[in-house]
Amino acid sequence: MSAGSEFVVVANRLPVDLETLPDGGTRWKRSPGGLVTALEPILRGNKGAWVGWPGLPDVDVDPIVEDGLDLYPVKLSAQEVADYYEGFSNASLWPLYHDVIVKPVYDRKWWAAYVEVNRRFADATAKVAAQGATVWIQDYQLQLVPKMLRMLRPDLTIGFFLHIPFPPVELFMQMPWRTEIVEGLLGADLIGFHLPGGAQNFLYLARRLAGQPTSRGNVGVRSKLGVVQVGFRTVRVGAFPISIDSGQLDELSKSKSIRDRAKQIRKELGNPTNILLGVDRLDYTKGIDVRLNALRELLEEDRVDPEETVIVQLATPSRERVDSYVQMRGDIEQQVGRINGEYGRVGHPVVHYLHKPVPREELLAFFVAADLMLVTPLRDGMNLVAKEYVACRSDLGGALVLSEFTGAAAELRQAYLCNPHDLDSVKDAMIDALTQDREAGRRRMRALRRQVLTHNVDRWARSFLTALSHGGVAGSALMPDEKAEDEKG
Ligand SMILES: Nc1nc2c(ncn2[C@@H]2O[C@H](COP(=O)(O)OP(=O)(O)O)[C@@H](O)[C@H]2O)c(=O)[nH]1
Ligand SMILES: O=P(O)(O)OC[C@H]1O[C@H](O[C@H]2O[C@H](CO)[C@@H](O)[C@H](O)[C@H]2O)[C@H](O)[C@@H](O)[C@@H]1O
Repeated sequence: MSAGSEFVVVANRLPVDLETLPDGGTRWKRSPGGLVTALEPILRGNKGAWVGWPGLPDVDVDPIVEDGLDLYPVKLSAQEVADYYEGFSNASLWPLYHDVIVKPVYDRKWWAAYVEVNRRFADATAKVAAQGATVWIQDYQLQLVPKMLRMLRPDLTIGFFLHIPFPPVELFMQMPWRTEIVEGLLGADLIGFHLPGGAQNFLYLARRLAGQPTSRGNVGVRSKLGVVQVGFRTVRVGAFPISIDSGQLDELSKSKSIRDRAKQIRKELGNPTNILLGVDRLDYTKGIDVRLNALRELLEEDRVDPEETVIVQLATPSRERVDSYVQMRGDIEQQVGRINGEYGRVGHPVVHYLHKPVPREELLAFFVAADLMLVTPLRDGMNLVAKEYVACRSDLGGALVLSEFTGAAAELRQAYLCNPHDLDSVKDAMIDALTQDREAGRRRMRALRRQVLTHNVDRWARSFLTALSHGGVAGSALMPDEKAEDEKG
């Protein structure tokens, strides 16, 4: 092996999935989800390495060098996928960190697998990172890796970013292994969250559970970092809202092929006045049920005309062996059937529902075609779909209904914001958006686009990595180039 990689991303998934073909062979396929969408271009630009799981159990895959991006697969057994990924990550941590929308399950066997797999990721990373390299660990599946890796390789600069919300103390205290998790994260030099609220929650828990002194002032956005003193080490804590490659989406969505496909989609849907759109992993946090209920009530109340309105719900399959996901799929498909049964006609359903991923270009054409984008999660770390829709609307058309409980709502203030726990609020936001004055709608979209186009994924990564490389700054750090922005609020 060479001297190792100078920049290493560590994430549960590799940016490609190994998938089994009907003939028993395997092939690489792009992984779903916002994390991959966000990080891949940055890594390729930096000739980095990525340590992650290839997406299938029990497969031995050699490291891959692909377009200047080295991929180091971490092998997981079928039992580990069940216990570490489906179990502890997605049936304990995921619901706990998303406001216990479903009840988290705590299982000692799952925790043991989580510790074991985190150790394997730490070992793999320690082997590929060059002396003094920068390592950026991603997300809730790997919260113990910062401490484990620091013990193996004290020479490394270690960053950690959490892509999902970090919960309030009252909820986090449920976690039987709460102190281990906080101490695991404190192995990093910089811990990033999407929002200042998550950073504040963490600072409080670092004091309470790990007994470490912390700063007490407010954390800002890309500025005013919080500080935890861990012995002689200073761990910094900040808010770095993630974004998308907005310039690229803006360009792509203007292409003739996507514009044409958008027109064709409208025609295929029967040229309705209003195309409503939802795009999500099929996850109970996303509030797919909320928007379907809101639409059903609006149809019931004659506030929406089924002859003029269709909704397209693209639902990517996700975590299909976790109980709560199986149950939710059944519930949503029942809702779809009920709306179509009551308000559709033969050859003219109101809800067009797909439970499969669609190709990227097709997705962009749907964004361009949709008059109303419905993003209604009960809780979401960021929600990149909301930003993607805005980036695709260079025509200044369309409108975005956005849940206040997404990270994106902190930035996309000109969306039609709603409370997904209050169905009337969702219905009113939908009606306001559907009946908006054309000029007012264009003004809103222009403002949304200004935000999304000036805050892209590159800026996210740069702001995090700049803060990470400014290690050793004692006390609350304020990065000079972000100071003015922070003061504007
Ligand atoms: N190509 C494709 N991308 C999808 C599909 N469904 C969702 N995505 C992408 O997956 C990402 C979802 O990110 P986000 O909204 O932050 O939610 P997350 O699923 O919780 O990470 C976005 O980049 C979407 O465009 C699909 O059917 N096809
Ligand atoms: O890997 P999966 O279990 O298939 O799940 C896909 C990803 O979902 C989560 O995405 C989060 O990250 C997005 C980007 O920061 C953010 O916009 C969204 O709100 C989050 O839900 C998860 O955090 C990733 O680790 C998963 O890979």
